[in-house]
Amino acid sequence: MATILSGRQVSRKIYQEISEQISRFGQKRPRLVLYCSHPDNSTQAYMKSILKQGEKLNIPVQVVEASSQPFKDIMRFNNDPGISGVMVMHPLKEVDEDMVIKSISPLKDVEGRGPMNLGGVVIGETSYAPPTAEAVMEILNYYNIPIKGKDVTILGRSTTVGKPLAMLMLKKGVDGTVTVCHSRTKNIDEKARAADILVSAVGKAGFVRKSWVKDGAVVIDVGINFSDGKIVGDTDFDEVREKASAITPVPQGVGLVTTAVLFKHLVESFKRILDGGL
Ligand SMILES: NC(=O)C1=CN([C@@H]2O[C@H](COP(=O)(O)OP(=O)(O)OC[C@H]3O[C@@H](n4cnc5c(N)ncnc54)[C@H](OP(=O)(O)O)[C@@H]3O)[C@@H](O)[C@H]2O)C=CC1
Ligand SMILES: Nc1nc(=O)c2c([nH]1)NC[C@@H]1CN(c3ccc(C(=O)N[C@@H](CCC(=O)O)C(=O)O)cc3)C=[N+]21
Repeated sequence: MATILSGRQVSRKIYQEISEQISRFGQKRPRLVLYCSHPDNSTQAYMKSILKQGEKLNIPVQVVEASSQPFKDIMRFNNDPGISGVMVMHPLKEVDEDMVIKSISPLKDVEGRGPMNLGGVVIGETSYAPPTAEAVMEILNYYNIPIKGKDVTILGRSTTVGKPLAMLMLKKGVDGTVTVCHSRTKNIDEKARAADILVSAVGKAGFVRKSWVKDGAVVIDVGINFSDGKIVGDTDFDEVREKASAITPVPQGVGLVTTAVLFKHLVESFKRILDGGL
């Protein structure tokens, strides 16, 4: 039976560090903008988590619906020194998401989705990596799960999860051997079964079943899906946990850590803008 890799303790550790930083800011606070257009269920759940956490940390979070002129919206955020972070909620329906992301100032791109920050992730330098990808690394690190020389299979190739996570796993010194799968991948079950560490970020409940998991594998479930009004991941949790050596739950798993990493980036951005001026 697998060990449950709860995200709770990992996120608590990150929030402690954030609180220490914030206590040095006096009355000053970073402000975060969540930019959205017709958010789906999982995006709404994330926004709710961020708003709740913002209240706990006494950090203002502002939800802005995309107007008919999205570039003007983003320029306004870029030029406002009171705003430390801009997050474009994915998927951004009816608006060209890639173009909008490119126009965020790299300093305020706390999700590391623009070309500057993503480029940094490819080179292997410290910059804002997408929080979900970073959260997966934080969890493995916290629970001392080795990656060096391991076969890692990632299901999903989005810019917020699969692709950047592949880069973080490949980084020299981390040294995973990575396979990234997507909707056109052939024999995906075989690729999943080959993994020592299997990460699923597809967005389909029950996608990863027991027969896809190697005995003793570590399973990281990034998926956030809704089934009968409840939040579930991509894995058939009760079945998979019999085969895996360790598994993240949903909820209380990667999602909690993602939110914590996002606030960590926001606080870093605030410090950079204070130090460097804008
Ligand atoms: N826990 C957390 O912190 C976070 C959770 N999420 C959740 O993770 C999931 C994925 O999110 P995100 O990456 O944004 O989603 P996207 O929809 O952007 O990407 C989904 C990926 O899954 C692939 N995929 C879809 N269907 C299949 C299939 N049948 N077989 C193989 N691959 C498939 C897609 O392939 P293709 O590219 O070919 O279309 C795509 O690469 C969602 O449930 C989301 O809510 C997301 C971010 C953070
Ligand atoms: N630009 C962008 N970046 C994202 O990272 C992103 C996104 N868009 N769009 C939607 C998906 C989904 N997602 C979630 C993350 C955490 C929880 C979360 O906090 N879940 C809690 C439970 C929350 C609850 O109980 O409501 C948990 O996992 O324990 C939910 C959903 C991020 N995503």
